[in-house]
Amino acid sequence: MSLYCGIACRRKSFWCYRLLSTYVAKTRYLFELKEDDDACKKAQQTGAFYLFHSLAPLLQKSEHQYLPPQHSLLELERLLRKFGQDTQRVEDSVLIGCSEQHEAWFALDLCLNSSSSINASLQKPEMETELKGSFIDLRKALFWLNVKDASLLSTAQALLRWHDAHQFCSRSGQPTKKNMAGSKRVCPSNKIIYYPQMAPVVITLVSDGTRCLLARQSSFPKGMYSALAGFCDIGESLEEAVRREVAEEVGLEIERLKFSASQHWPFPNSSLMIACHATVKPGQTEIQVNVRELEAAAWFSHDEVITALKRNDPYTQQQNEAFPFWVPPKLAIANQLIKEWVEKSTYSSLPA
Ligand SMILES: NC(=O)C1=CN([C@@H]2O[C@H](COP(=O)(O)OP(=O)(O)OC[C@H]3O[C@@H](n4cnc5c(N)ncnc54)[C@H](O)[C@@H]3O)[C@@H](O)[C@H]2O)C=CC1
Ligand SMILES: [Mg+2]
Repeated sequence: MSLYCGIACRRKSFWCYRLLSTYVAKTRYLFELKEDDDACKKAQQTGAFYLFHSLAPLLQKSEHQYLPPQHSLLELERLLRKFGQDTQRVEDSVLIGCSEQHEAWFALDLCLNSSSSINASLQKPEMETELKGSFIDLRKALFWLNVKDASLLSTAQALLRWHDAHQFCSRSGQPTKKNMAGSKRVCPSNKIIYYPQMAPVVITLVSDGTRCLLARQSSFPKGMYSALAGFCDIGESLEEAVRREVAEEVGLEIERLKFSASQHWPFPNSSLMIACHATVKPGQTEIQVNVRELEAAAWFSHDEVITALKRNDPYTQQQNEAFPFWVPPKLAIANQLIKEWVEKSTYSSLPA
């Protein structure tokens, strides 16, 4: 295809965006920015930046919702100077997406990777005042953000965290260098390329036909129960991982399994959550909790689950001494699994 895009965008390009559907043009544009440092640097000039501090996104409260503000490159450079940081820090930013009009979106953490001699963490309150917002822990923010912003900020946090944790080559010990978009890091001495990684995790809502099985780890917020989750082991298929995790954590054997959906989950490191529904063998419902993994597990009725789904924002509710039974927020795939189970009433119709 032509090297120059021509009328549509008047810039050098790998292909003619005019001939592509909006979605395909967007994915091709992002691909180009990941591959071509110069194109990515150019995109920063007209792009928008989302700001983080120690992996907490900057949010502004407007009416009844929280929104992540966008900053232009010029605004960002002004802010960096004001915060005593080098404007070169823009190069620490990572590409996280773009609009349909090809406005590229980037994320920058004002505290991590800081080469400035000033301890940026000391400046957080001053930064928040200047930025007219607050840096809010992403786990909490997920209760208040819309789906689009939550997904964008989750990607941004995961990528920023990955870069922060992969500054050095594990073979040579030398500092690695990120490409402009942040889609990889390269060791200058041996040319090894490191790509951001996600760990596959299976999450399964087990049902006995009338009840569903939910569990909690001691690290969960008080009162919260979720579906059974676990990292896939090397060499396992998804089916084997689900079967093993359910047996390992609650001592039950699953009979039927049905894939539901998947989700990127940024906590504590990037995971690809693969969500399934499963049923147990008839009459074999006695839970044996593996206390090394779980604090508690129990069968819950439809009515109990419906009540739990209605409890919004337990971070506010927990001020009233007792912690009622609640489930992960609507943006977590566990919530989606639980809702599906409630809506379908029973998964006895699962294929054998
Ligand atoms: N988005 C959602 O709806 C939900 C997401 N999750 C996520 O699922 C993930 C896995 O759930 P868990 O029950 O904690 O897993 P798990 O049942 O596999 O237990 C965690 C343990 O597995 C071991 N492990 C094996 N591979 C690991 C890896 N790649 N990274 C870290 N630990 C590894 C460690 O010893 C760790 O302590 C958690 O990170 C959690 O954030 C859990 C529930 C709901
Ligand atoms: Mg687990």
